[in-house]
Amino acid sequence: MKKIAVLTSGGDAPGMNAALRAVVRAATYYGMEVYGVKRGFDGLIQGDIYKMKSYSVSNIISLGGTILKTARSVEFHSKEGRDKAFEHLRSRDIEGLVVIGGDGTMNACLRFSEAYSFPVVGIPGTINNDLYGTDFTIGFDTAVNTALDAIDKIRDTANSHDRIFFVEVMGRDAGYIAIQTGIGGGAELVMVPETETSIQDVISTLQAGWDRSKSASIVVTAEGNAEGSALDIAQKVKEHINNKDIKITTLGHIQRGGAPSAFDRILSSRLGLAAVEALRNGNHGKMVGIIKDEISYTDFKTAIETPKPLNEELVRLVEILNS
Ligand SMILES: Nc1ncnc2c1ncn2[C@@H]1O[C@H](COP(=O)(O)OP(=O)(O)O)[C@@H](O)[C@H]1O
Ligand SMILES: O=P(O)(O)OC[C@H]1O[C@](O)(COP(=O)(O)O)[C@@H](O)[C@@H]1O
Repeated sequence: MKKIAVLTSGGDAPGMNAALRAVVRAATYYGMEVYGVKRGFDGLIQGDIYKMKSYSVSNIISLGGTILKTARSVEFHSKEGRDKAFEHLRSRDIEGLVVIGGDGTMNACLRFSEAYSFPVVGIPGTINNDLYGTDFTIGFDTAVNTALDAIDKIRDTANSHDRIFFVEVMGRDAGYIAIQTGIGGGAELVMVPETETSIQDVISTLQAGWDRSKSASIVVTAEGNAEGSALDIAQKVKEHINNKDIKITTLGHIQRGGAPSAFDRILSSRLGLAAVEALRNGNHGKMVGIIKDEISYTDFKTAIETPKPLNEELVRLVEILNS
């Protein structure tokens, strides 16, 4: 394989630049030409493709975001869009594609690689960590550390004022960020999309804490949990508790930005090299990952269709350690 292309897609995640750097450097090492595609699948559809050299990725290992930019492409959902994208690759004699993104992106890779018999390798890049086939996705560790830094600060003010804080972290369908942030931040309770926690459960947990003379409480809520946003939950709790000061913080997109952690830089570098080597070896139609510290390859269908349940031990840990 002499020419490959690389793009970032879906939500950005800290470490995507480190992965891009690894892809470009590894391909260059193996004597391949590398093309960068701007703005995810939108750029592929529009032919926004440029040649990258080793120096194109100088000094980006520590940068958050993605220098290629990313997009949630509506047009790639249509056959016309995907046809155009394929034509741009074909007309440039590009023989393989590396795509860095989350579960939606892996779904797109599956459809595209099957429809055009085109060699594609995926790299899991999402702060959500919700992809089967890898223990960790790029950006998750950094996002957890960012959220944890915020929780530590919130705890200071929560303690000073004897307040209850509901802190919302990202995770539309997955509670990984919430559970790890909750453990690391010593939260009283974590509310995740995967398990149901009723308002009565929230009140009972808070009450049990006050009965043990706790003065401040932090509840971490994942954005996709069944009781709604942190604001919704706080309002419902306020209907039952009127002798406590209740505050809400939504961390939002600060979790997606910033310099990647050491863990994410190393993960990204390993996955970038693995992706290029997979393409070279004809091991495509797969997402690369790391399981138990070993490089793994999971076909796109399995990666997107297999649920990645929360580690029950972590869920139990929150319950036991808040007591
Ligand atoms: N079923 C699909 N068919 C074609 N393209 C898809 C499909 N699902 C997702 N995509 C493309 O992948 C992009 C990224 O997916 P999205 O779910 O937005 O983010 P992520 O990859 O971070 O989960 C979408 O914006 C769309 O362009
Ligand atoms: O920034 P956007 O496009 O509004 O998306 C927000 C969503 O993106 C995420 O940060 C990451 O999700 P994806 O990696 O699946 O794109 C979610 O946790 C959040 O719900």
